[in-house]
Amino acid sequence: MTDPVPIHSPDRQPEDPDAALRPKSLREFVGQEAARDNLRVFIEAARGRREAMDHVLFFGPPGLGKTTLAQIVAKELGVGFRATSGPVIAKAGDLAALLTNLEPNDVLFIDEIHRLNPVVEEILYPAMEDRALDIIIGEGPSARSVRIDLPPFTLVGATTRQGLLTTPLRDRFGIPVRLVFYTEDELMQVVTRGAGLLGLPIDETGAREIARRSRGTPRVAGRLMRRVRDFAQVKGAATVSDAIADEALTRLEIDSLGLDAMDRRYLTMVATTYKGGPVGVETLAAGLAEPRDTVEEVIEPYLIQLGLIARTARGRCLNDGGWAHLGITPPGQPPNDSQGGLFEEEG
Ligand SMILES: Nc1ncnc2c1ncn2[C@@H]1O[C@H](COP(=O)(O)OP(=O)(O)OP(=O)(O)O)[C@@H](O)[C@H]1O
Ligand SMILES: [Mg+2]
Repeated sequence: MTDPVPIHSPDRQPEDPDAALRPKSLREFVGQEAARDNLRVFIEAARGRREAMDHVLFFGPPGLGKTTLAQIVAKELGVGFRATSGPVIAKAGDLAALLTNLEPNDVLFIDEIHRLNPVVEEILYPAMEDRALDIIIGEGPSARSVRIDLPPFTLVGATTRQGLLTTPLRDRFGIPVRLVFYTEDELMQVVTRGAGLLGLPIDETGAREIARRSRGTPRVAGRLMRRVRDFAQVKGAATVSDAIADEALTRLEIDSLGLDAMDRRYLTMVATTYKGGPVGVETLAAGLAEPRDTVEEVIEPYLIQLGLIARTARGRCLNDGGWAHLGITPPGQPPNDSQGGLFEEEG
């Protein structure tokens, strides 16, 4: 069974029926408590004043709920929602058309905002700051600049790479919101809620098992839930228990920490080929035959979160937990039988 896209990748995939599981209100949205609490205040204040809310930037790894929150913000503000994405806005005129068509106080959502064309980004600055567009009309000697006033609006940007945003763009967002990986308990709520929506009978042990192995990411939880559902159906299991979930996830090569085959290839490469590092990200990306972006945005953040690897100035290093998870003794250390039980593979 070779799947063209790894089942466990938090990346958005075309067949992902994300929409079905998407929470529609802040109340339904699980986790990200700090972000939610802040947003609730800003939304209420803007509503009370009947003004556009300040511009918001959501940043964090894929699948944590940036798009979902953008939609919720518009909904809770009670305003219209227009969505586009950085690479789609090719020319200044495209952005001008989007902005001039907004209703007052609408939300304009720009996904992958770090991929905006610099020319487009330049005209976004005055739009965000002064609600005005400066557009050049015509060419050559007859060219002239006109200023168009815009309706008040809220720009909601989303990015997996906050570091790639230019400083002037980043500074124009009044409300920067960092999304973090979800805890096991939060993911359990996500799984329980999702199972209800999918009509999947699941007990608490089953939900916990899926949550534990979802890489801290609701999108992954949703995807694993669907695969476990297929498995349970074929097996004729009435309810998903931890045993059913474990069997299904083990078949999908998702280990006890929720790492997939690619994560383990990464760890094994640092451990064996580079003796625990430090090794540069370019070298690792080449060795794994993955784009550097994928390594930095998708693979590494969760391994860092688990404390298995560290990013240092000289490159990536394997931490003790990484060695232990692989069940390999670091070079130069005596083999130690009494250690390593914590992350040992079952079975
Ligand atoms: N807090 C949450 N509770 C329940 N489900 C969630 C939550 N956050 C996200 N999801 C689900 O996870 C999936 C991915 O969420 P979303 O598309 O918002 O992620 P994203 O951060 O925009 O990812 P990307 O960076 O790839 O665009 C959706 O199916 C959504 O329903
Ligand atoms: Mg998104």
